Amino acid sequence: MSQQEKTFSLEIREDNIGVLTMDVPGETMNTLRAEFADEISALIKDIKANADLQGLVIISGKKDSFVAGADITMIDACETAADAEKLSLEGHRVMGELEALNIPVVAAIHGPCLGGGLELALACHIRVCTESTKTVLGVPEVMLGLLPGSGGTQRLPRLIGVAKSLDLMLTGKQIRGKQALKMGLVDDVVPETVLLEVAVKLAKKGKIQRKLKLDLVGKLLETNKLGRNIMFDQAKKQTLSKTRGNYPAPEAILEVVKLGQEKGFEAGLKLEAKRFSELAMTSESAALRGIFFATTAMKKEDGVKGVKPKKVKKAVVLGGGLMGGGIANVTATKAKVPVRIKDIAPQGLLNAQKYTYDILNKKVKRRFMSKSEMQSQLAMITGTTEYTGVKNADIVIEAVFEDLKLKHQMVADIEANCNENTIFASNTSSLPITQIASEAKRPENVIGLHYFSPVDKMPLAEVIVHPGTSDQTISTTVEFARKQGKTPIVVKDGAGFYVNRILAPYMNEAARLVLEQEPIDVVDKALVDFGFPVGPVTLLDEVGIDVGAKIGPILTKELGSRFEAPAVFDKLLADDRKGRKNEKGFYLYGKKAKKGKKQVDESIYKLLNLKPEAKMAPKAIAERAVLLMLNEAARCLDEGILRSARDGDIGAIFGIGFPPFLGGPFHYMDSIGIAELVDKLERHQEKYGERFAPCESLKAMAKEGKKFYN
Ligand SMILES: C[C@H](O)CC(=O)SCCNC(=O)CCNC(=O)[C@H](O)C(C)(C)COP(=O)(O)OP(=O)(O)OC[C@H]1O[C@@H](n2cnc3c(N)ncnc32)[C@H](O)[C@@H]1OP(=O)(O)O
Repeated sequence: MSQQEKTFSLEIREDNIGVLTMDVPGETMNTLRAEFADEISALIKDIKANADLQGLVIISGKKDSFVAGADITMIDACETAADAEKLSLEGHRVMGELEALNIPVVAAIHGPCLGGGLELALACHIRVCTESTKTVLGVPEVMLGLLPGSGGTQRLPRLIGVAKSLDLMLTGKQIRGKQALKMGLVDDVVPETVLLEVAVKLAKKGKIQRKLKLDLVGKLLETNKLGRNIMFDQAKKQTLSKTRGNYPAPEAILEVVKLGQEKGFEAGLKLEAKRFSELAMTSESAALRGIFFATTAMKKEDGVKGVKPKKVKKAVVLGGGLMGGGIANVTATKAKVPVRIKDIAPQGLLNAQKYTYDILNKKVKRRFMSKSEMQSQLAMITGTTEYTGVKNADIVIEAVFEDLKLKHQMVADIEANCNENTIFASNTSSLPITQIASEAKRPENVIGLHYFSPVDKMPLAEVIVHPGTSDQTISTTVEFARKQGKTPIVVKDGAGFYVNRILAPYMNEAARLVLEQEPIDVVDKALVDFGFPVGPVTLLDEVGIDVGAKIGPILTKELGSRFEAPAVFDKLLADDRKGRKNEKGFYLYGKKAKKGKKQVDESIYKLLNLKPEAKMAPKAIAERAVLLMLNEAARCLDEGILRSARDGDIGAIFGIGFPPFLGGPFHYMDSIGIAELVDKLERHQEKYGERFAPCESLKAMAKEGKKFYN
């Protein structure tokens, strides 16, 4: 291997501190690969042989990345559990050799330090990280359906305690330097400019004699077997209530951490490698890894191949409602682009600005953000009731009432008050973009940019293209959405676009099940057990029954009778049931609701003349609703609404929480088998009606034995 191809280089400084720099050639980020093991082992041998060496600092040669974990493609390439177990055991060996060094070893961390990267740092004797926002630490393996497989399940609890470790391992959350210091994960947090200097000083100071610091509850629960049993039982209960048994990794994490606490470090490591290898072979992990690969690929794609996006320097949001406030928020705080909100009423502007104030204020209170940082972000959001200060806007996003006439007026206003290049992006959730653009003087600048509520949390944005939208507009809008922290998917214009189009038949079917006397909470639970974050009836309450009632007829008119909603909306709206927003829907809200308990508003059964009784198996309930979603997703791909099955999977997972462990609707259809799926749809068609008729593309695929993914 030539000098340049090496990942690790060891420099011995004059003060006899060795600096081991990791820099994987040709990659933007450092990741750990099996082939590095021998290279590190050889270096460790050299280090041991050097009697003059006083200490060692491990640092990254990359600009803004320490180590982002084990290389996920390497885990993906494992064909058998034995392959994966070997990876884990090799990791154990190398980390063990590092930890056993007599001289103090310091990890100098700047940039992501995740998964195997953090496990490497844990095997060091001392950790120092930068205070930069680029530095994040965590063990996100659970998001890939895995567990920390390089000793993390054993070293982390011994350093910071079991409860805090379980929180990190079970959620996969990433924390910043100051939080890491507070929890004892690192020993110091410093500015980037002095990282190496401080690390060297720490190495000279010598190893730290550590004693696990626990608070009173920690002492009660973690230092004796009985307490630990209570803690693990509780954690298991909470985990199962979240995963519903659909995700094997969290349970395995609990098992391995517990065993390590009871039977010791070595026994813990042994089980860690075993469970890691088993998890790597599960369909759940394969699906979750697929999501990582898909989203990474999507980060790099231009909205239109070869068309470079223009830089957005100023944005305008029309409408200061909940959506407008959220869009302004991500524009200022994530994209770091100044944004001007235009509303007809000063109160609207205040509400929209308050949206961001409330979010930032929470961060300040938790000390995640300084007051001055908050002030400077708030200063980026200004307001106007006239069209002043909008002339040089690069993009205008409208979030006004769903009314075509009003939208036409907005297009005309922007064409009159902005410049000829200003993009007009509509956040409509139901009106076709072609119709919004129909009276535009510059239809090439008109596009859809559909966000999901709450905007600051939901990761998806649909970028909707009508036949006249220019490539430049598409490319710039896609990049802008990405800067706002969204994963954008480009979809062709059509009623409901993609996400609402697949959601509508699913929600309608849930409503039909309720009308067939299945209890509301039983229907919701069946779909939550299937893997959705909330049930469809709850979702309808959240979205608004009035909103649902509006979208239904538009979809039926444009796409056909299979979208017809059951005749229930008129009765609900006549009874002023809009859902959570007016605290009157399928469930109880406000004063009527018991704290912490979700309860069906039983009066709805009387209103709809129902005598609920659970008759169907939960699996059959879920199947009925989900089959319609799958069939519609296949249609969207066939009609070119979607550019790819991958976009359809990511759109459904990020937009409506389609169960990630199933990999998205297209992945799931492949795993069922297309022929089997068609068969299921036909059986449902016979029993429940034409809306279940499998679409032509699925039938053709079944005949030809095709799949969505190869
Ligand atoms: C045995 C161990 O316990 C098992 C493990 O460690 S499993 C791995 C655990 N680590 C993770 O899950 C982290 C995965 N990575 C990430 O979340 C994000 O990449 C990140 C937060 C580190 C950085 O995000 P961002 O700055 O947006 O950069 P992003 O575009 O995602 O990544 C940059 C490049 O690094 C690659 N990369 C990042 N982490 C990787 C990993 N763990 N494996 C393989 N490639 C990785 C990406 O594929 C991308 O490659 P490309 O430039 O060739 O397309």
